[in-house]
Amino acid sequence: MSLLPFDDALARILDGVEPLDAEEVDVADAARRVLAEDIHARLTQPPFDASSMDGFALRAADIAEVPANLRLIGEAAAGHGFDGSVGPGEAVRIFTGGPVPEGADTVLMQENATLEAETVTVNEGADKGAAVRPRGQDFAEGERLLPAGKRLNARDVLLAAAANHARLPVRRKPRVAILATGDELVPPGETPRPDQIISSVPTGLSAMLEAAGAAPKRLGIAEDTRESLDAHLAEAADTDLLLTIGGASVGEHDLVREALMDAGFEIDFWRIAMRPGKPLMFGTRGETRVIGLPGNPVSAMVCTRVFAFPLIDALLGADTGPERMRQATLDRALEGNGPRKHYMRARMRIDPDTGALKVAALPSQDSALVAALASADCLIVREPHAPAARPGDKVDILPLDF
Ligand SMILES: Nc1nc2c(c(=O)[nH]1)N[C@H]1C(S)=C(S)[C@@H](COP(=O)(O)OP(=O)(O)OC[C@H]3O[C@@H](n4cnc5c(N)ncnc54)[C@H](O)[C@@H]3O)O[C@H]1N2
Ligand code: MOO
Repeated sequence: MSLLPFDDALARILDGVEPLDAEEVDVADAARRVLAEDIHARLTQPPFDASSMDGFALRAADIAEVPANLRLIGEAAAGHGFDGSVGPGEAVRIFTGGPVPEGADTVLMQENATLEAETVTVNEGADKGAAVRPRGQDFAEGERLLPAGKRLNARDVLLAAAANHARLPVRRKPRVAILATGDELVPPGETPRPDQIISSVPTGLSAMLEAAGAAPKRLGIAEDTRESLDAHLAEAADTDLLLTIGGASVGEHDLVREALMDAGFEIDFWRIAMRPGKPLMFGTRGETRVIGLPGNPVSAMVCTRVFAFPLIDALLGADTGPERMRQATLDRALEGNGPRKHYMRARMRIDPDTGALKVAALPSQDSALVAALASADCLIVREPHAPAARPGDKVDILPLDF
């Protein structure tokens, strides 16, 4: 049986994917969303030469020699500018954020002067322009501040708000339906029969999909009958991506593929050269894509990370580029790899002596072990037929970001 290589599988999943429509959201709700258009500054910041200190606005030439006495002629505070102009021998009391008045070119911090009645006695000099933030120092009106495709973080929404954007154009969240399948499954919180287990995967997938910027919807658990599968699949009509869990392997209960085809999906591929994740399936129905995930929880989560995340990024028009792989030094030997690309659960550490990033695979790589997955913090990525590796050898790792 020939298995599709990993890169081919990913390329086929991403083939022809276009970004979804844009929608406008309040800037306060825009964090973690992906920008649909470039964002330009709607004003100049700061809009005026602004003081960065509490002190006195004055002309640097007047304090070239100290001590010097200046005449106080007014006050400028944040939100309350001084209307007049500062002439030779004059000073204006100024506060942090206040507009530097016309004629003044410098702010002297108040610790370096004394004020008595209307007389400011300057005891220490200041360079011309000191404590003045020039107009436009942060950004200028019309300047491009954030590029389309950027996944916005808290600093980005701060910047957009500062540039006077109350709403931002972002991509609609991809709708992702999650369907568990199997007579052995009951939802968390219920009492399983002796031959049943808890359906944990939809919970994990929902959390990771939400963090990836999608809108997950759980369709419940379908029993291993065509009737039940068909009924549940009917609820996946209006989705961008359907993730089925389990029933993808070769057992006689593995009806999912058949049900998907009868529901109008064209199956593109089934079974890939990857571990965990060999029985992965992919298909399309119009603009809806389906990824049939293997039922083992680790397989389902890892396949979602390496296939569904790039697809979601493409639907969001997010500029992510290739996986941000890192390199680490092996702490523990690895056997030669088989014919499938292997994503091994592993833990990283910083070597306290050298500062080097070290990594060790967990002892068991069974794709059913959820406690081991939770204790891992990265995946060692091994290409098919990679030779045995010794402690000290370098390997690629993918830090777990879900
Ligand atoms: N003869 C063969 N048997 C198997 C093969 C094979 O190539 N030949 N592949 C194995 C591999 S690899 C995997 S992975 C599994 C995948 O099988 P399925 O995708 O058909 O998944 P199921 O059999 O339905 O379930 C596997 C395992 O996962 C549990 N499961 C399923 N759904 C959930 C859920 N929502 N939450 C938690 N756990 C779930 C299920 O109870 C099974 O224990 O097939 C191997 N077999
Ligand atoms: O490939 Mo299965 O997904 O190893 O456990």
